[in-house]
Amino acid sequence: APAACVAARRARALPLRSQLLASAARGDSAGGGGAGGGAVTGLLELCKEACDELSVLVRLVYGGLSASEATLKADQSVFTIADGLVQHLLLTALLRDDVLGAVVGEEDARVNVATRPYTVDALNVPERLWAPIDTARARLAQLGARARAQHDAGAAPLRALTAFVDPIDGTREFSERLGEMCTVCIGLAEDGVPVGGLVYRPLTNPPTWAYGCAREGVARSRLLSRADSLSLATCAERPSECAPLPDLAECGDAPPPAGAQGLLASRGGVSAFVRALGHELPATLVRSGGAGNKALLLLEGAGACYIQDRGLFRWDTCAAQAVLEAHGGLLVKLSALAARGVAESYRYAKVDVQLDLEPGLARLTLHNAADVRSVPRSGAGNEVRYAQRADETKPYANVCGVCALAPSAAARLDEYAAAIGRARASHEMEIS
Ligand SMILES: O=P(O)(O)O[C@H]1[C@H](O)[C@@H](O)[C@H](OP(=O)(O)O)[C@@H](OP(=O)(O)O)[C@H]1O
Ligand SMILES: [Mg+2]
Repeated sequence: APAACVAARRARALPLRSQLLASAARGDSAGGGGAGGGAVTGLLELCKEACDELSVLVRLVYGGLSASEATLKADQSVFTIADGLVQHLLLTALLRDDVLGAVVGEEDARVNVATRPYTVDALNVPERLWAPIDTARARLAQLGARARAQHDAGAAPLRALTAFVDPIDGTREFSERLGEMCTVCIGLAEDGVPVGGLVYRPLTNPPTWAYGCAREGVARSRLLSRADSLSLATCAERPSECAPLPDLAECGDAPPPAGAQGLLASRGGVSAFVRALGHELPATLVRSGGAGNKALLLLEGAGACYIQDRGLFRWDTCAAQAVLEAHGGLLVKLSALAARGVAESYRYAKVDVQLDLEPGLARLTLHNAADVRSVPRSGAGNEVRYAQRADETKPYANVCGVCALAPSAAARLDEYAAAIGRARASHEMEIS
């Protein structure tokens, strides 16, 4: 049903959609400013060009994706050859750790695109992709050479940067034919702080993206109109392929007043706390896939706030945070906002052990636990176990939850903190 829904929506919506996109495409940077830039911006420009190139390949993979090109990872999340190929091409050609200080990627697949037949772990890459992979690799190598030239000239202090890469954020959506919700996320951190980022949707037509570096005064984007953004955000929530745009009020018995701003949340489970927050703000609940996509939805006005109390990783949020901050928004730990009303960032560094554990706060899950044997079996009396030590969680799990605000809402951080406080007074946050 979701695939049919999206196909039908595309067929109906294309004329208006392409008009809007064409008008957005006429001016890159439509949603942002900043003519200047420095070392970080220079690298982000190369990353954006790399994504332009990779989007061709991603589109080809997506167009013909078959079950034999995907598998499940140990934590039962989906992995496709697109995840492996995009990360491999980015890390071997452009974001090399002999140019940057360090690189952290979501995937650890073994990718062979040197000798045909090409493979990603045990998955065979279909022959129709071999030549496009070669093309992408050659183009990214040229971009990599430009990055290295910047580095060698000493003009660009790239060694200070750690890149966090999510090659396909929203792999579930990729595999469920909701590819417009997928993003390539490239975040750049320095001294643990996200300083630059690119969030890029390769499967909207044309691709949509935002990048920025606050300290270099750069915030550029090509985004969807608010109407198209809302349509994209909620397409999976439509009850049938013929339904009109859905009623976005999902807050239960008493829908928030007209004009209430959107609260972006997961397509997966939404906790009672998140629903209660919708009532407290008040806000309409807008459920959509992917952390990177939700950062772009905030910039597009589909929502004012994004709450996630479970299951993200640093590669999901590094780019999103930098991009939001460059555009005047923010992304912070939900826990610190809830407990102390303060905006506190996760620390982004290449590490072996979690840097941000708050003992007793995060539930151990198959997703975040360093050792899945520490996770209570589901159904076993609904037992919940909370992480007490940093080494009980995966190093890059965001175990403090996430709250992000659109540029238009950032000045109202206090109001959001107060509403979060009221919501958690009645419903426990389910941070994991
Ligand atoms: O696809 P990867 O790279 O693993 O990234 C995650 C996203 O960043 C999360 O935002 C997803 O949760 P939601 O899409 O439900 O917000 C999460 O979705 P899931 O828990 O439904 O699989 C993942 O898509
Ligand atoms: Mg992700």
